[in-house]
Amino acid sequence: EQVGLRKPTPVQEACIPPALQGRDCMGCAKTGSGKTAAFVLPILQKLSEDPYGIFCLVLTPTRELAYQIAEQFRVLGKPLGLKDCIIVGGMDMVSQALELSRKPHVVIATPGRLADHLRSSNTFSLQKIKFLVLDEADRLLEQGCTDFTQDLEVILAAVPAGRQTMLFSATLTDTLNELKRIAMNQPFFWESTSEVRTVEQLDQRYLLVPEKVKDAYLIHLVQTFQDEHEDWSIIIFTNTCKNCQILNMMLQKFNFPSVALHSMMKQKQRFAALAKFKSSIFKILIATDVAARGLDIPTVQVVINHNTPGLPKIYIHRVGRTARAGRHGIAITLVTQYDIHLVHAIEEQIKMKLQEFSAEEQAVLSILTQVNVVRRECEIKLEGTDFDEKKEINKRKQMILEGKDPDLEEQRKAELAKIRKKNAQFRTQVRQTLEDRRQLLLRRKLQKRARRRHHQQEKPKVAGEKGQDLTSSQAGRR
Ligand SMILES: Nc1ncnc2c1ncn2[C@@H]1O[C@H](COP(=O)(O)OP(=O)(O)OP(=O)(O)O)[C@@H](O)[C@H]1O
Repeated sequence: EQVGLRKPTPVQEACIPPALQGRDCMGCAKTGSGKTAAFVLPILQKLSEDPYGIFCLVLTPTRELAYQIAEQFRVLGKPLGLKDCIIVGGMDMVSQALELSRKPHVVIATPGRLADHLRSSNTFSLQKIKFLVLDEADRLLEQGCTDFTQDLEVILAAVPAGRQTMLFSATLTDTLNELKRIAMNQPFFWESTSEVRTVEQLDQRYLLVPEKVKDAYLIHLVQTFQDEHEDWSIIIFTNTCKNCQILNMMLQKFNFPSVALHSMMKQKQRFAALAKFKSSIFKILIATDVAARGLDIPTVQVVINHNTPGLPKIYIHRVGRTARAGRHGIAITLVTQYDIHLVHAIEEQIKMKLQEFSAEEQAVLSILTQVNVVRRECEIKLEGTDFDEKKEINKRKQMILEGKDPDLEEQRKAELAKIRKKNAQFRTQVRQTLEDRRQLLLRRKLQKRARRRHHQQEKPKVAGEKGQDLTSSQAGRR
């Protein structure tokens, strides 16, 4: 009541009772439907009955999400004097180790950093935890650009088999079999019954645009929202860190209050950017998929997909950053001629059609040259910084963390590329030879046929009408 939660949402109503009975729980509910409180509340209830540390471990794929979940634990666990600890990458490891050794009730972590602690220190133990939560569980199990599976193995080996496991996401179903292996204690599976996989209050649109005019459309859309709405805030999703950086520079050149969020930023910058956006100091957040899942910012009314997501699942999470907890929102996806099949795949998954968004083409064309010039300027400015170099360094750091030698890996990559090139050349040669042979055979066949025809024409005709008829009908059959 103090925090204004008066009626449980369907996922809370369905999952809290079995969780309190001690059963493992898998909850698949739409974005913004209160999945976090669905695991935080029963855990706090059980903790209040038998408080000790470390009682619960929550794993989540991004650092920002870890802080957000910790905040929910703090708010709802305040009356219990809850002690929590956040273990994520990009932050000081020594102070984290110290915090872990003080036995907090709840540890909220990203898998990579927690596994690092488990590998390198013996000042804490997860052997007595009662609850293990995997938030965005499908993301933790899939092998995306960040692969958590090895770290998860380390963590699962460190927690007791008798713990209670809770798995949540808006997109659980395609990883269900793997999840069942993690939640084995009379697992209770709940999925919202609605066929459409996105929330009703979300207006989902697409805008078919030529690739080269995409940025101009984006600027036009943002301008329109700024002109038409007093209190507005937008998340723009794009596909790469570099694009994210460039778009942010572009929007700032056009005097829009924007901040970027991507994995090539320092962790402190990431938190600062998010804090500025959350407090509405900056109205526009440009992000990569690092912000696609879980972030709960009630003021977001608009999501713009600058690129069409390659996977329907990513689309569901991205557009789920608006229209949360019963609010309304709009999502506009910029679709180029090359992405139409992706939209069809999305529509098939979410079980509804996106509606076309109409934009004023003339207004877009009038800013096109200016937008393209600004993009080029921003690209040149970024090339002048060490952005690409940093990316390379980050890649090398990651390899070292994975126990690989970056130089050796590069050598291997170069060799692999050479082999691939050779193979491709060989394949082209084989294809060419086969084609030549096919052509040759065809030519021979045609020549043979021509010769035969010629031969038949030369044949002395049988006297009389009958012979003539026979020859012409044979020719016709042939
Ligand atoms: N019972 C409730 N009544 C009203 N609001 C609620 C209730 N439970 C949670 N909320 C609010 O709903 C919002 C969304 O909740 P939450 O972030 O847990 O969604 P989610 O289902 O985890 O979404 P996602 O799939 O995007 O991670 C939060 O701001 C939360 O405070």
